[in-house]
Amino acid sequence: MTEIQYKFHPNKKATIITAPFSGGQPKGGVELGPEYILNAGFEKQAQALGWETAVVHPLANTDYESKKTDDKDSYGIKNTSIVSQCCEKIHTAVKSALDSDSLPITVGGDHSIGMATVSAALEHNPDACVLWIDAHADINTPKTTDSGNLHGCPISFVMGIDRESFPPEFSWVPENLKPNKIAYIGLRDVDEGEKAILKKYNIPAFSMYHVDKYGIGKVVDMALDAVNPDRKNPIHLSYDVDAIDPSFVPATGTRVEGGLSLREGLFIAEDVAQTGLLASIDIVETNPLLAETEEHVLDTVSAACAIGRCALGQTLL
Ligand SMILES: NC(=[NH2+])NCCC[C@H](N)C(=O)O
Ligand SMILES: [Mn+2]
Ligand SMILES: [Mn+2]
Repeated sequence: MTEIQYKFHPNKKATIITAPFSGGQPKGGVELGPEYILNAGFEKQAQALGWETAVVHPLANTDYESKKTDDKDSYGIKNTSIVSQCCEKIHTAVKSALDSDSLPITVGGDHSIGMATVSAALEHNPDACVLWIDAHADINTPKTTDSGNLHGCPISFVMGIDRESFPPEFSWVPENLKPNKIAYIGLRDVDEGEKAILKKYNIPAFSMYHVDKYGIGKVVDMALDAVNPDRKNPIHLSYDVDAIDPSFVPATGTRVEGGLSLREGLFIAEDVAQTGLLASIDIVETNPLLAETEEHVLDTVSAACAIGRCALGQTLL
């Protein structure tokens, strides 16, 4: 295979942005994701694929983890203040990477940071589209969420859905994502309120049913046809590792049976890379503390690294 030309990153510079944060959901351990992924050698792996890398830690010297609570506020959500502060820092880091022509690879941490990365990608280039790879739609609003966990809400903030239900802490979030600019792949655990939102806004969503019916190759084509029909706009790939079946990726906080095979999961990243349009990526929800065995940790961290490598151009031949 010939080497991929990255249209939006021709100089092949990448910035690994660590987001060691767990405040978007109640379980401890997901804040260790970036450390495990870096210790597994991810930066060197990126370099071996020809990328010039930097690593930045926008949450250094913060103490959000110790401020985490399990109580809902008057808006029905948890940890509003720390999620907002964390996301604002990640947002700034993603923008400054993009401004210096470097591809941001935000490594979580939980998926609440999607509000930061997606909105930054769209601020940088309003034509950008989003592929959200996940078992979950993460489009609850403070009004619809049952759990009150903000990792289930990032998309609604960036789309400005149920605006009146947002606490003022999130008023910094640019509402710059249009419903026809995001497509989902891998869905299989979508809340009733979220289903209503997906329907109302006609958001392209490919569940595991579609993956089984059409095959993953066709599903990625259909998702891109929906959000990037001329294949000319930048792609933000937001990858929640729980999209992949828990038999391959066990160490994550909201496991749902019946997911993507590891190959299907990696194919998505490979195929996005093949478009040459990848502009930014998130790899989130690796929680090493939820593993039952050492092997579970290894499987999950290896899969997270592999997603990153595939997106950065690793090919099988
Ligand atoms: N990023 C994730 N793993 N999100 C899981 C969200 C689960 C559920 N829909 C909720 O709102 O709480
Ligand atoms: Mn998920
Ligand atoms: Mn998610």
